[in-house]
Amino acid sequence: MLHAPASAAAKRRGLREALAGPDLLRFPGAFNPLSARLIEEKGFEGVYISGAVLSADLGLPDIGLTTLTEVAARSGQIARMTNLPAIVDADTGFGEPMNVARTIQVLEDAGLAGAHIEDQVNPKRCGHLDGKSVVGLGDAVKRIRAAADARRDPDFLIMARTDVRALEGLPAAVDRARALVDAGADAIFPEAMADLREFEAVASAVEVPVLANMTEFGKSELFTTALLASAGVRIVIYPVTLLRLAMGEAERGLDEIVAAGTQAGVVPRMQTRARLYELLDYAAYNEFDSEIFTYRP
Ligand SMILES: C[C@](O)(C(=O)O)[C@H](CC(=O)O)C(=O)O
Ligand SMILES: [Mg+2]
Repeated sequence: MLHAPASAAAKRRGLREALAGPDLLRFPGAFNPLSARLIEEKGFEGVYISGAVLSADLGLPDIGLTTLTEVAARSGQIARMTNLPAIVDADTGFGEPMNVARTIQVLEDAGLAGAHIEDQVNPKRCGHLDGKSVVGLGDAVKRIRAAADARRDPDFLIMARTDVRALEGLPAAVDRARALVDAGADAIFPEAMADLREFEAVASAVEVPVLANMTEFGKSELFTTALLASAGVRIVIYPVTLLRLAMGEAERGLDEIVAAGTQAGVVPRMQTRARLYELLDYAAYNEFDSEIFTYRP
């Protein structure tokens, strides 16, 4: 009730332990705190909080317009509603290395289990679009070193994302991944890999876990968890999947009202009131105060 019982420290520790184990960890992107509860209930290992979703939620494109305050507030709301570890997309870290340091501390305070910082130049863009630019290796390393030095909980996961593959090719991405690990990254997010072999090349080049971004309509094929695991990938994210599904249904529902003059035809596809209340743990609130739940179906 009110929040998930697991503490941030316990979630971070749990993530570290899971990463030390053999299994691939699956992190669907939660588009709000409620969807994080659904992800937990369905048995996933973690919750991802996407910058693309967070921007889209505000009606904005994913080009670095969101602020640290907005990202920390929303990701904190999501993290506190789940017992799963939540990893947030911290884009370029919101400024210079000192800003990156502050970003990490604010996200720690917000209860996140980890964050990724990327090497794009601002204004950044979706990693699967063309026309990106990245900062030089020296600046990318400074961001990660600042992030790693800033954290107070050693279990907070600092993930380095590199977007260099699309610009300079796989060997450059492998070299950069190695340098970012030396700078203190606990995990590597190689963005826009062309195929499974590329994931494999990065995973075998570094000692730390590698993440695969299975975003739809992007540059990477949508590989199964079995294939990703066989390539040595340790974490998979489905960053925008739930938002795309929900928005797809929202659009079809609105079309139905326009066409039929009622939403009755799409009611069978909806989450029911009872299921929503179950997910909210409405019953627990009722135990706290029996006057709250006055609805009878
Ligand atoms: C992972 C990502 O950074 C995100 O913000 O979710 C995006 C996803 C997307 O736009 O599809 C990305 O840059 O890949
Ligand atoms: Mg992003």
